[in-house]
Amino acid sequence: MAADGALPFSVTSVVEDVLQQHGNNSRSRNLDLDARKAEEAARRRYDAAAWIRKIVGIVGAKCLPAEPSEEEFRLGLRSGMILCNVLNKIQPGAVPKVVESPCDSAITSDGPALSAYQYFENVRNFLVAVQELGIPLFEASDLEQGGKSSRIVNCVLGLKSYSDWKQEGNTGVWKFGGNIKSNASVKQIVRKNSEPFTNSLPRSIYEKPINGACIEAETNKTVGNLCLTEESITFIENNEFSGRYIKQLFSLQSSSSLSMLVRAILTDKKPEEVPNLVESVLNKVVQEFEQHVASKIELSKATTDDSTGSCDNKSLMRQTSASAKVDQRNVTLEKKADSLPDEELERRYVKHYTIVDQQQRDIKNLKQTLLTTKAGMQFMQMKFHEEMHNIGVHINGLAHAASGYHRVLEENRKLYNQVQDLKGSIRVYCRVRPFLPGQSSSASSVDHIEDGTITISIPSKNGRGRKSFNFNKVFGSCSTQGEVFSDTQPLIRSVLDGFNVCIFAYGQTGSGKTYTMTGPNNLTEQSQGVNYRALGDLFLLTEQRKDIIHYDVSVQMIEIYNEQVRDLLVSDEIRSASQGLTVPDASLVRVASTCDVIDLMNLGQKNRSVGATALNDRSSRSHSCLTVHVQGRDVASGAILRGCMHLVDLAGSERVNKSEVTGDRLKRLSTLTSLFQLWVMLSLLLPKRMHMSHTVTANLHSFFKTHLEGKPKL
Ligand SMILES: Nc1ncnc2c1ncn2[C@@H]1O[C@H](COP(=O)(O)OP(=O)(O)OP(=O)(O)O)[C@@H](O)[C@H]1O
Repeated sequence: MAADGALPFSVTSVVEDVLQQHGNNSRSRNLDLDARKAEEAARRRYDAAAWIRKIVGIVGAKCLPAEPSEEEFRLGLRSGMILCNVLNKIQPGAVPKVVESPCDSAITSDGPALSAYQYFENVRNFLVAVQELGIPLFEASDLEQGGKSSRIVNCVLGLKSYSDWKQEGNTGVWKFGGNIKSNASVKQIVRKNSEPFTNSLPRSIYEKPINGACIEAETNKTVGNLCLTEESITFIENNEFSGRYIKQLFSLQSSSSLSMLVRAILTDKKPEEVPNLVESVLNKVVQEFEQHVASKIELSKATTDDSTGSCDNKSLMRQTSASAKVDQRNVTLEKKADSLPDEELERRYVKHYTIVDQQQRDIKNLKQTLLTTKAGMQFMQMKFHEEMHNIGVHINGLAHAASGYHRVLEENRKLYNQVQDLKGSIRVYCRVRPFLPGQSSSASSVDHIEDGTITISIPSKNGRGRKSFNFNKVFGSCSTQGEVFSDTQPLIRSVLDGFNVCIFAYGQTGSGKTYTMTGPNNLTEQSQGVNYRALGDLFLLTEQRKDIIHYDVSVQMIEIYNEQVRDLLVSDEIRSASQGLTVPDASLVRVASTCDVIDLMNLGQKNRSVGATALNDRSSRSHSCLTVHVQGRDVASGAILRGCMHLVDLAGSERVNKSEVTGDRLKRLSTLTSLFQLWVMLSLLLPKRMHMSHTVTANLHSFFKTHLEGKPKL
């Protein structure tokens, strides 16, 4: 027995030795006792099984036979399901969630072990709940290995007692043993009153209530009734008490076991079979032992009262039990308590209790923090979903607005071009060049200018005559480059909207065509001509629209000279080797800014054929054309827009005799520079086109044909 180890001598061996000396066969006695214990254990097991089947029904307890063997009992309860259901029947909600598992697999002894989840969920939950009720516990491992079913039985019977106690209408705190009434399930060991020896044995102190202890002795008047003592002992065995309580309870066990042992052995003995000597020895041993135990209990009582004050003994034992689970090292230390003085034990116990108490408070705080954190997380999740929902709504709104914006943009584009068309798809402006330095202003033939009308004084036989000409607008000699461009500017936007635009400069040599289209030699920001300003606007608009439409801009520059079309953006070698080219083959150079275009224009100007004339040392005898190709891709829809702008500087249209050009050059001038040619070109744009056989006209025709078809603006 465990208690023997805690005592300075082995009580059992003393008794057996005494009995052996008197010819008793201790072996047969032990066997008899073992059989009786086995019988008692089986009967308790049957009681436990019957009670379970009664509580959960035969179906609910189908895994548990009515009279199970120890193994059947263990396997039937192995899944923990029945135990949880039983507990929930007598204490609803004690185990909130019971993991269901197939019964058959649970009762197959050689079958696969239950899953860890089932094992720990059910059995652990059951044990936790049972511990709360103060019912004797067993180890979870008891269900996994044989030979430990007695603890499970005790637990079940403890539950039964608790159930009975509740059914009697009791409330408050249930104390194991303290509320139990003896019943038929507890076998009483009754000795014969006639036997002198047992009469003379001192009555066990544990058959009296122990004041302040959670285990109370049964006060049944039946002599030798060990019911409560045995349950108490079992309770002690099944719980992990430590230190002082372990010793105290082991002492109880030893003492009661000693009484039981002695009584059991001597029950059927006749007085003459027990010599006086043996009787006195046994009396002495029992007395000594009980005194020893009594002193231990007194000591522990005093310690308990001092250290815990109002603390309930039961809760103290529970806390001690909990502390043993929490800190195994402390248990080990307690086992060494024998060798320590009481003050030291007391100090250690208080310290241990304080630590456990602190740990319990910490755990409580942690649980609270966990709950708070969980609540915080749930709140944040909720807010997150709300925010996501709001963002989704906003994105939908934006998408809707964006599609509306594109519709409006398209509408605006159409309306804008309609306005441009209403202004006239072909517009003609007149600009009067100021007198050059050294020229007399009195020689001006301009009589007056009024809006779109210019009146010219014409010398005639009858004095000075007048003749008026109408234009879209007439710019006087004081007009600036900016004013001239302002009327052309709206057309630049049309190019980006996918329309073709052509800007011509037509006039006599030295009338200011190049000045208007490009600017003077010393170019400044103010003196920049239409070409530069148009390109500047073009790139400005592409930059402003880049989030909506992505534009690619490319440039071509050609010259029509001496019946040939030449590419001005290729090197001199290529130009000189070429005998002319068709316009689609002209170099198309991609540009990204106005500067790129200006560089190309400079190259083109350098390559352009220039011949000095009497009227203008920069006068050219060729037509030059700068073509800007624009391709836009709508970022949202992917739609492609294509437009182009021709900036044309025609050769001078002056009369040949004034230009002092003779011979070959005269011939060229007479064929190239006539108002008739311009009319021919413009006629290409008219519905009723004329077929011209002249070579130059044919070249111009082929050049502008592709670009001026559709809805051009000129
Ligand atoms: N509006 C103006 N203000 C001041 N000077 C001007 C203006 N227009 C032209 N000029 C000057 O007149 C001269 C001739 O102009 P420009 O070269 O532009 O004539 P053009 O018509 O292009 O001649 P060509 O037919 O030979 O090319 C230049 O010196 C130019 O600077």
